[in-house]
Amino acid sequence: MNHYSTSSIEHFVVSARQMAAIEQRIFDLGMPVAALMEKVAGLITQRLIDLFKGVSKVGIIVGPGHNGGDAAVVARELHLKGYNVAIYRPLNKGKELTQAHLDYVKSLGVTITNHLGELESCEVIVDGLFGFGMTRSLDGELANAVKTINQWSIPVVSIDLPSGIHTDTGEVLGSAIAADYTFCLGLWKLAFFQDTALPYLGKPTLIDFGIPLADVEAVVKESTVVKRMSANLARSLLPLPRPLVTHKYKQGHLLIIAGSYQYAGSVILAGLGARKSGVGMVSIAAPASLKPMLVTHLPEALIIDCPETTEGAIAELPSVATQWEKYNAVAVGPGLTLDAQSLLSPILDAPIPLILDADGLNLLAQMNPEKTLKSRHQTTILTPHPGEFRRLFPNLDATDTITKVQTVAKASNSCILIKGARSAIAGNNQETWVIPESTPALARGGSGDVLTGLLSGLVAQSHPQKLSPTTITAIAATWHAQAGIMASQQQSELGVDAFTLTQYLTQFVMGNQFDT
Ligand SMILES: NC(=O)C1=CN([C@@H]2O[C@H](COP(=O)(O)OP(=O)(O)OC[C@H]3O[C@@H](n4cnc5c(N)ncnc54)[C@H](O)[C@@H]3O)[C@@H](O)[C@H]2O)[C@@H](O)CC1
Ligand SMILES: [K+]
Repeated sequence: MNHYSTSSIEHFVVSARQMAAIEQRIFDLGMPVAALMEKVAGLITQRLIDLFKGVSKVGIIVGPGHNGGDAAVVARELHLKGYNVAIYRPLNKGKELTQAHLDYVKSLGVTITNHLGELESCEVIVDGLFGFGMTRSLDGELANAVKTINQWSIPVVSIDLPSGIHTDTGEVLGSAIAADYTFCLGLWKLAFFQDTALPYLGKPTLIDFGIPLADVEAVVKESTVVKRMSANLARSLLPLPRPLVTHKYKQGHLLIIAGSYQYAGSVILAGLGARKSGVGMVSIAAPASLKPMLVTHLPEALIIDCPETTEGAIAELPSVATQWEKYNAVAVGPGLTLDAQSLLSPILDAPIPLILDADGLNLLAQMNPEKTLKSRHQTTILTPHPGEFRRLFPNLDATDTITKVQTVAKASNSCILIKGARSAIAGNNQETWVIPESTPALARGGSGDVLTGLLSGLVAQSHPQKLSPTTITAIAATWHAQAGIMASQQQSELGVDAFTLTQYLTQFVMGNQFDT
């Protein structure tokens, strides 16, 4: 572990297998299964009551496993508190504890039906069909029931996960409940950070029911841990500490190699992102004709004029741009175009951290990426969006983002960030981070260039590195996403152009209204 603390329950993200092992450990140490279910269901009940004031009729879907058991206890508690409760139980079989709860709830006079229609008059539906024990696809009657519930306009709260969502990959197994709220139990599951699951999760919150950290750490070893870079955690690590006595070159010197006549603005946006990272010095190698414009927008940067191709791309790098000892990191890519073909090979030999984005990645895609990356002796960070990722690794046999980054990071000895609604990052040491929030407002030209600059500026500063490149990348991705969220809250989604985004970066570090 690094010097910062990720040792709190909310920073762990587990697979179904890990969750089951943690649960088993707790049971083996003596916690009765029924007692734990009682505790969890009590917390779920209270959260439901707080969330839905004024509601009187609640429909509860009870599945065969312990997810259904939780739901049956919630049904009992709501009934005892005076709510009008109806239980829909589509499958007759069930685990012993679930069956026991159902028998008791029935004895209290609660309706248990296998006719979904009886829930249509409810004001809220609680989905306890399946949790992390779901293994097979939904089909037939069950799939039809899920589709019907999704068509109703009744708010749905899913217990643990929306039923039908794969706990690890976030895939829809046949069909899935589209929840309005999901109460994730105990520890965050991987599915919450997979783009495919997002339309089904509604508003996800964690119900912390007091799993001891020691039980989590006993199961989730450092090599397999997936961590969640919350806004608070990122903010606690920013700005990167500066000694009282220092000078600009001690605060990191970043070289950005970017731009073309066609994509002139991308260099400015990367430069502005780097500016906000607090890096000591920025040098920019760009086509010579862009210099007057760059000086206007980034007066603090050193501009290295590069000879141009007839199309206005960088034709070659002047020697000052390859004197690597001058720099602490080099960022390559925004707006280069594929005309800058010969550029990448010499840069790949740079004995300093290299950050590749955009056309830097597209150029790499033409040169056997895995082998090329493996031969580098210094940190390499790739920041593709899913399209760039596919071009780089077209034959990868993995469906979900988290597995993709982990697989490629290992095979290429690099750090990979796949950008999306939920971004994931893995390093060659298998350190993995997920980013819990973002905004579709960031899906706009230039937003990636800002991230490249921001990330590269952080990497240049963190030399000699106290934080791993993977952690730094996670911090940058969260910082970028949170600035986008802040900008969209204050300016609407329409206001989050890339330039405006750069103006919110400092605000995120200073602000305290985002407590996630
Ligand atoms: N992890 C924990 O510490 C706790 C877990 N609890 C609850 O327990 C849940 C996990 O319980 P389970 O392991 O019983 O799993 P589930 O409740 O998710 O259900 C698994 C059951 O469904 C069956 N099944 C799976 N796919 C099916 C399909 N497509 N069609 C029909 N049947 C199918 C399985 O054979 C199994 O019997 C959690 O999601 C959570 O709600 C809580 O009760 C208490 C604490
Ligand atoms: K569920």
